[in-house]
Amino acid sequence: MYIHNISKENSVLNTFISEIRNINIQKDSMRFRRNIERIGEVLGYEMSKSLNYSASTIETPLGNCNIDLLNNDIVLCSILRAGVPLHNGLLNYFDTAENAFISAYRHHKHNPESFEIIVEYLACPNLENKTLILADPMLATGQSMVATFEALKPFGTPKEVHLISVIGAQEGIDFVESHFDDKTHLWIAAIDDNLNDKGYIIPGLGDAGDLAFGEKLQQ
Ligand SMILES: O=P(O)(O)OC[C@H]1O[C@H](OP(=O)(O)OP(=O)(O)O)[C@H](O)[C@@H]1O
Ligand SMILES: O=c1cc[nH]c(=O)[nH]1
Ligand SMILES: [Mg+2]
Repeated sequence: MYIHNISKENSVLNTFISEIRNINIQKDSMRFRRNIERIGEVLGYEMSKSLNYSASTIETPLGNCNIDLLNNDIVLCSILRAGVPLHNGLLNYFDTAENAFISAYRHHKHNPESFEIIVEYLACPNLENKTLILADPMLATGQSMVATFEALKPFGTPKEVHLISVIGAQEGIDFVESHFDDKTHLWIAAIDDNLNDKGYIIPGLGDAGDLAFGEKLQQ
């Protein structure tokens, strides 16, 4: 897997990441969602450099201009719920992308430390030979990303797969790497060292879905 850790190089992206992590600033849910969206825009821009382009000629009022334009059939798939603002950020840049949505949540069967991933809602176009972008802001254990990709398999084999995430734990990235093809790309804004015993990224930012949309009752 090709891992592109975008915050390795200093940029304004650091400001957006610091704000979603900051215990005070993150309480403003509108700002939290907008920051996740802005990070989606930055990661989408970085990812766009690796896509296919073909020559095109544009007529301006004063002449013709040659320019290479994106030539990919993109399907943008995000994992509900925290994936929604990240999805919006990516869609801001990939105007003609088709879209897929899938739900994945942690079901705590016996105790807070043990859970399984339940995939329920799934709406997806044909993926055959398309460029699949699979987006989820938090890559903790990596189980949601892997379970989601499994559930998408009946919809066709993508030509290429790009995973987009905001914060990942190294353990989860290793898990994902062992389940995806070597040619898969991961575009990620920050990588943290640890997971706690509840599967939360440390230092991370807390619960991304709750910060974006409010607390939910445990099922
Ligand atoms: O890598 P994993 O260990 O699978 O964890 C990551 C998942 O956890 C979060 O969703 P959550 O289950 O909190 O649902 P939510 O988006 O509805 O809050 C996040 O958006 C991922 O989907
Ligand atoms: O740290 C984490 C792990 C899973 N989901 C989150 O929202 N945060
Ligand atoms: Mg989720």
